Amino acid sequence: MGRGKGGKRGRTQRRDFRDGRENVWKKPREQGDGDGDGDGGWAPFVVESPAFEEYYKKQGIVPESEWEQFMACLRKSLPTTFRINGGGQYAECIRDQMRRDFFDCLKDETEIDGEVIEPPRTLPWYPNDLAWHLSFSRRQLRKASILQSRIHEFLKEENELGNITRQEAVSMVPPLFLDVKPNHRILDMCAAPGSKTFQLLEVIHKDDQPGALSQGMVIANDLNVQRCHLLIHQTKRMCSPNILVTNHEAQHFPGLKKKKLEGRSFLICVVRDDTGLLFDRVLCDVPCSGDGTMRKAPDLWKKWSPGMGNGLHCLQIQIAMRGVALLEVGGRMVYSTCSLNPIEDEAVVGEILRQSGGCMELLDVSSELPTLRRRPGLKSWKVRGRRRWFSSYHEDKYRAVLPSMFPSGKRMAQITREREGDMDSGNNVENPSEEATESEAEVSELPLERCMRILPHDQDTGGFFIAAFQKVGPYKRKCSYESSSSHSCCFCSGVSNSFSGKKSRGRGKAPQEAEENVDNDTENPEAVDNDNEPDNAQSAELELDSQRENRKQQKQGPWHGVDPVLFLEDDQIIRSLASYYGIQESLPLSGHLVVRSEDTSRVKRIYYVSKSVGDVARLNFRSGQMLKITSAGLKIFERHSNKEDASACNFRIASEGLPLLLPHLTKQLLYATKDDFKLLLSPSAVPFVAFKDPAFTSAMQSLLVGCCVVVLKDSGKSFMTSLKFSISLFCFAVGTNDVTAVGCWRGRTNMSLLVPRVEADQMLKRLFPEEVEAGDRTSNPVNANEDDTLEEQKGDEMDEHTIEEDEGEEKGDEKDGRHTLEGQ
Ligand SMILES: C[S@@+](CC[C@H](N)C(=O)[O-])C[C@H]1O[C@@H](n2cnc3c(N)ncnc32)[C@H](O)[C@@H]1O
Repeated sequence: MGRGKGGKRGRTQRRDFRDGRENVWKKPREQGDGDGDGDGGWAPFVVESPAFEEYYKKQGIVPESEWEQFMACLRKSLPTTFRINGGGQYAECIRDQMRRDFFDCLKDETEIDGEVIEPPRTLPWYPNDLAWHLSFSRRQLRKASILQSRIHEFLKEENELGNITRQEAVSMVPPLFLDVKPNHRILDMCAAPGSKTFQLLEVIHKDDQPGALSQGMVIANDLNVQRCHLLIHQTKRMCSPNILVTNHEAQHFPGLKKKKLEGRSFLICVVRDDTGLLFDRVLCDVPCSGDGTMRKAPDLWKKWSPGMGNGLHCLQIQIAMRGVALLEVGGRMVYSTCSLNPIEDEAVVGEILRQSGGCMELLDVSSELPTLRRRPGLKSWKVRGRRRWFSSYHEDKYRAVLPSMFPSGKRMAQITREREGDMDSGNNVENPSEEATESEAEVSELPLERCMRILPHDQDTGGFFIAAFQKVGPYKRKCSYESSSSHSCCFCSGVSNSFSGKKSRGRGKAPQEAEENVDNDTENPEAVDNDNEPDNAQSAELELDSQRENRKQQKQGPWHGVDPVLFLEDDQIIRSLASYYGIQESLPLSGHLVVRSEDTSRVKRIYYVSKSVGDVARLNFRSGQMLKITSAGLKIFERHSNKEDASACNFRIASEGLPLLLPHLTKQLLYATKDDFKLLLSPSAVPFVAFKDPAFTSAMQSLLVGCCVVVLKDSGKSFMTSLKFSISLFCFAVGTNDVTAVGCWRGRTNMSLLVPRVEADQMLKRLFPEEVEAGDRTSNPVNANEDDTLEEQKGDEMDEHTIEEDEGEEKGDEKDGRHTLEGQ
């Protein structure tokens, strides 16, 4: 966790992070508020789009009587919503304290600048009142000093400390319909930046008992490597050994079917290796045009075109069908988009049902989350080509749009047969008159009303679409309703090339089956290369172009340039860790410690993986290392050469690994009073003689020279009585006992902290607010009022993490230890 690791690479990555991630607390300079106040000297966004209005009026997603209300809501900026992280008593205590300390004083409506502001409220459909809605816009926050000083600061700090996650209300919904249980294996196919992954991990760990590990697991995947690192940073706050982050095209996510056995002892595997890797739950939160997010991304008004959705339709089907293949029979899959467009929503759901040939059932979840307002999915919609509308595939004589976009979703072969039939009967639908007569609108026979569309004006949110499926039988690639059509499952990817305005000769990749490891380069006779009406939206084009580029690299096979995940089998290291820290057998080490370098003498970091993640890593080896693993489990130890005692353990405890390790430690452990703990948090190393409690000093002197852990005495009890005292990144929940502890270095004559200065400062502020407030505020970035300061820090943390994860063992830096021991 060292910072200031500088170097060229660090700077570049820092910039990449800033560019790539959502800045949730700060208004980008080039943007207005979206609330039309135009402050800061920047012109407000134009929140008009005739194309958008024409499109959605025609689609009938909103009753005519509500149109004005819908549009007015879309033009307003989005309220602030957030979730309290974690579950159980810890999160509930934060909630109650937050209510008491911050929101009770705002129980009544407030008036700012003549505008009536609703008091903060919980989101009624989110379990245990753990999600909140604040109606203040940024402008209002700035103008109202009480809100500014209390709520805004509070949210910034809690977000920074990892206690809350700012998340759009509607984005919290899909994991709630996934019905996750703690023992589930879950695949989050398009996971970055990771807010939903975080929710999934919370459920996985919801019933964790002190010292016991959950059996579940989340594989969080994203195509974009930068966003994968953002995902790692987000989920690191959960301190979970049950997560694996991978970097694949979701539509080609490897099935890990055993390929060949390798002669290594740890390859004896009990995972379901006949079927490869299957999941109990799959979340398909696919890339989409995102027009449901216009309230927070008002630049979309200007860019919007129907082509954005049309261009992503195929990719969305492919990703979802890969999800179907990877789902266990009996398992649940949720498909979601933040788009209102039926082409990305109901049309994709319809195609999933058709392609899965009866193995997927669209669930009626109307009784789940009854207080969430939603609208039933559409049964009928129209398709917009570049030049005209189509009510039915009959009208599409140039094959300018895809059959799967229509409610009937008829296959090309069916269409051809029907057209031939029409020709034979003299009813010539191919009559090349310019204006095709408008057919009757198609109505889907599928139960698409079971899908859910959340409209912004229903509960002051963004727009969202969700469909929940259950797998009721094995997936066979051929669609039962039209098994004669060999290409029926895979024509999309070839066609999508025509949407990006590039010529393609109809070769497309089918979504893989779980049984396969190798991509199926399926001949696609019906892929259309049609220059007549290429509906090509720029954004979709870029998306597909970048994915094609990526696909070139995504040849299946062992990943080169990515360090493998290897089990640490060096008994000497394992024994030395266990004996130095007195790690009890309740935390098994063998088979749970992984490294990213084959040369154990050069191992810099050791990660802890749950049994479930370990099983996947073993299966990955058996199948020829198909998975491109960006991060596995939880960093638990870091190399730290002990110059004072060469025979001692060469690994210190990583701060994120401490919550996992602490309940099992019996050695190198100390308990400090509040006064001594405060002393320990000071910027420089503390001589033994400076500590006040003689028992603490003597216990300290009896420790071996090297890494140790200092626990704040009675920190569990104090949690219940004071929020300020207890909410902290370092104050983690172990069942119902919340403990404050830090990693330290016991030198020959002094003790120093093994956490970065900025984190120590945050902790000081949490534990001793009165003293810190009286001290130098400017030296403590948590107190700084400038958003920039916080963003700077956050960026650095991410940057640091990237280097660790990205550079692998060979390039891991020795400076890390020295830097964090700056006081020594
Ligand atoms: C809607 S966002 C996901 C949001 C995320 N589920 C969350 O809650 O934080 C879509 C994500 O899909 C990723 N993506 C785009 N194409 C992909 C593909 N072919 N395979 C996997 N991920 C993809 C993007 O990088 C982006 O991070």
